[in-house]
Amino acid sequence: MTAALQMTGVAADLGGRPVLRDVDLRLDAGDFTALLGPNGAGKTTLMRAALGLLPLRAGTVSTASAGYVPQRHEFTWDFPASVQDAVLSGLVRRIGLLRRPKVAHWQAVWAALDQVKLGDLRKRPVGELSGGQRQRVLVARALVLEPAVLLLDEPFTGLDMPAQETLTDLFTEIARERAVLMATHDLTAAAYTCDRLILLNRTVIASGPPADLKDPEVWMRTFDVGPGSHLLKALDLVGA
Ligand SMILES: Nc1ncnc2c1ncn2[C@@H]1O[C@H](COP(=O)(O)OP(=O)(O)OP(=O)(O)O)[C@@H](O)[C@H]1O
Repeated sequence: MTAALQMTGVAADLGGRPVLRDVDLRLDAGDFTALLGPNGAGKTTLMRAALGLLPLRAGTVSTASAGYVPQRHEFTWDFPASVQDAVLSGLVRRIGLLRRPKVAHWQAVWAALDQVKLGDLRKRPVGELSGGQRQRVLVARALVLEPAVLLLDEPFTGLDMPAQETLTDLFTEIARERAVLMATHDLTAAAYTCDRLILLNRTVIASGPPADLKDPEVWMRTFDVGPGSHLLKALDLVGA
């Protein structure tokens, strides 16, 4: 089976400083994978490299297509667009900036909105949506391209528990037919809900199903913490 995303020996720099080195990973359709690591570990950089937005110093990235949901603060919400216009903006490159969308483009937009369960709100101005609904608009905007892999950069930031749960169910559903990679700081939720975890700190320290990542040492190395860390207790990796 062709991987939805494969990175081999990837190294990338930012501002002349090395950020990623020797990154090897493979994502397949059917897997909901969490990308875990401390601030500055390179999670966003890895996603940008997967999207081809960053020159690689070494290695290769191969994907049929990737969709990206950026951290929410990177998106401007105070413009008077409707929900369906915001989703259509995900197709701009395919349609061409000055061309009019065709019926097939709108049908793809409505299908994506149905998938994130916002079909009823498609004419609503985006400024009137809740935080959780806005996040679902961004997911639809990425899904409209029918990507092989969906990349989610900290999708739960600033959202309440019910909104997080709705999104988690949605991501689980999307991962039935695509690969989903989610950068998150919520380690316990990731360990509970994701099929696989990738522990990243400039390189992949460990990866696999949560049940296979019980060695406290790999978590300590990833997060630069000692054996007394609350992190290990929260993950139930040290004896009580
Ligand atoms: N434009 C830039 N120029 C130089 N260094 C940068 C630039 N952008 C990010 N960095 C550095 O690259 C490293 C990786 O950043 P990145 O945003 O990928 O980490 P992250 O794992 O997503 O972090 P966080 O959890 O805080 O979002 C950090 O040390 C950061 O300071």
